[in-house]
Amino acid sequence: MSTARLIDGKAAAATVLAEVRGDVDALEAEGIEPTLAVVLVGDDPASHVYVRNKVLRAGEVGIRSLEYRLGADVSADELLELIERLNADRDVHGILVQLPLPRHIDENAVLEAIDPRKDVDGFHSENVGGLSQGREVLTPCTPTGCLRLLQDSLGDLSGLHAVVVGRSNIVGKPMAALLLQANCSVTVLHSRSRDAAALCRQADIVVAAVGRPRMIDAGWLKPGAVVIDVGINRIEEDGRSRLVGDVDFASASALASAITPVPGGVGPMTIAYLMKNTLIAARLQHAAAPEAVCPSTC
Ligand SMILES: Nc1nc(=O)c2c([nH]1)NC[C@@H]1CN(c3ccc(C(=O)N[C@@H](CCC(=O)O)C(=O)O)cc3)C=[N+]21
Ligand SMILES: [Mg+2]
Repeated sequence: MSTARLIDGKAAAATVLAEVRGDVDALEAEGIEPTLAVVLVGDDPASHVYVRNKVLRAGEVGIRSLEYRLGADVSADELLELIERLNADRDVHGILVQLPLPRHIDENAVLEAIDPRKDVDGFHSENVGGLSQGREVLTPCTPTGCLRLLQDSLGDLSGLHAVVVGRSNIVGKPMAALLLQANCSVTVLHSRSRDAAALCRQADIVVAAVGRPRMIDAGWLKPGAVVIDVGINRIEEDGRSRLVGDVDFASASALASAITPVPGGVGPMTIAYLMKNTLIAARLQHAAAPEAVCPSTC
């Protein structure tokens, strides 16, 4: 029985981060210091770990990061005021509000308040719409990282059938849009899909983003499929806590031609693309200079 090639997300992330490092140096030579503001509300331990990793990674590639920690009981108005301040601050290029937010805060209202040009998560409706229209906009880090892993593995994706399992705004929907943009035939499966496994078995590419541990096994795969596992599920097993994906790795790797592990697959790429987006955002803000071309009458 054959075994799938492992897609090394850490190595791929290192490559992306090296590209970013070069871009940082180029911007600094122009007197611009790329800066990412990270906003963390409340005391969810997992969120603290993620934010710490983002700040560490930023430091490694020379991106300045600013951390804002707000208490779980902060009002929506206070959070929106902070975002307004960061929007207006010309020295801040990227704004990331770590999700999830406490229940009393309307997440969508907060994401919509971020200047779309500083929206390094790509969650603002203007960027969502732009992606859907095929415009060059900031795109969500996780699916953009997945697309890069796929292109590194397969080259041109044109004509391939990609199945995305999951339809979240953060991963599934933007993943489908990016794959369509890359000329795939795209199928999106979700909890109401009939015969999901049978549809998935037609896929050349499977992206699993459902949040259910080990849901996708060999029974969902065509031999030779390339499998990207976005899931990060912490489960108790044999008396200890471990991270597993949405894909049953042992089962799937017997049939797939290539597969991402968890951890060490998509996760590191998500952070690498956050850094890349911060650079894109910095370029966007310094390229435009609308006041130079637009008279006061416009
Ligand atoms: N506004 C916003 N944007 C986000 O992009 C965002 C967010 N909120 N909230 C939480 C999720 C989660 N997320 C991860 C990033 C990296 C890893 C990662 O590097 N994972 C490592 C393992 C980490 C571990 O050991 O726990 C890996 O897969 O190898 C995981 C998860 C970004 N998120
Ligand atoms: Mg993201």
